[in-house]
Amino acid sequence: MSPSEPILSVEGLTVRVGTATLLHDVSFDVARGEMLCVIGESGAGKSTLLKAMQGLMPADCRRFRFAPGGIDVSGAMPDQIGLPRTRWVMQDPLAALNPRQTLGRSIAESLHRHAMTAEQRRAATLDALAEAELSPEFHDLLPGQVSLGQAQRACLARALVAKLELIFFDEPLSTLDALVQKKIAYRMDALRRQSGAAFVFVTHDIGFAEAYADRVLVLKDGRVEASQTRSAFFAAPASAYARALIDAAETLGALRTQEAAE
Ligand SMILES: Nc1ncnc2c1ncn2[C@@H]1O[C@H](COP(=O)(O)OP(=O)(O)OP(=O)(O)O)[C@@H](O)[C@H]1O
Repeated sequence: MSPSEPILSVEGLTVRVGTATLLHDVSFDVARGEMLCVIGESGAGKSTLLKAMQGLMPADCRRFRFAPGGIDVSGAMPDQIGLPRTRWVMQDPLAALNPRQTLGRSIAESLHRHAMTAEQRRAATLDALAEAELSPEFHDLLPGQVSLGQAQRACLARALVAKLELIFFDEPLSTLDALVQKKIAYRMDALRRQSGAAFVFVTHDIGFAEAYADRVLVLKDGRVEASQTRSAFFAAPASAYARALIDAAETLGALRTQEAAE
């Protein structure tokens, strides 16, 4: 794969459970280093798409190409082990972290494939905490001893520390309050640019996509409604449904402003 080719290219992904088809012939590419936002209303198939990438759903795919540095698993859909050399940041950080393990230990585990001394591992873990704007004291705290926002920052540090090229996010900001959401979103974007990793980011938040996406993939009833660059999507969405999603977000924003004024 040349550097200009996508890190992940999925063509014709279909997921069936019993007689139900949850994803119909879904295709998308993720370019190296880009932020792909996957949006759509509840039940559209966003989590199913991520689960298929984790090997947790029975999926058929016409063409599947994934080739992060040094390995090439093109042709093989993820099995139960999931895509190698990727990381995941989930919605609920407390469910994602081992409650009996310090944040430092959870982050260090992400380095298990790296040949490092204990000191090097600790230094890399402290660097990752600092990148996620957590001070060294967080190294020895348990998930139950920190706020939700701090726990999600630790998950972000854990995903980034291994310096991999593709990270999946499943609504990682949705359990956090608005101010913390904003801060973490900004930090995440800065870290993405710095690390060069590509992010596949499932979100309900059109404002997030408008601020940070390079490309937008809209799903509806398990089908692709739009797959566009951010600027094309917001200037001329590919379908009436995609337009309605943007308009609904604007209406909600206006409602919020109106409420604040009252
Ligand atoms: N294991 C399953 N078996 C059968 N149907 C399923 C299964 N998992 C999900 N579904 C159905 O597939 C559809 C898509 O669900 P999915 O969770 O992917 O939506 P989503 O876009 O992530 O929604 P949300 O934003 O609410 O998380 C829904 O109608 C859901 O009920």
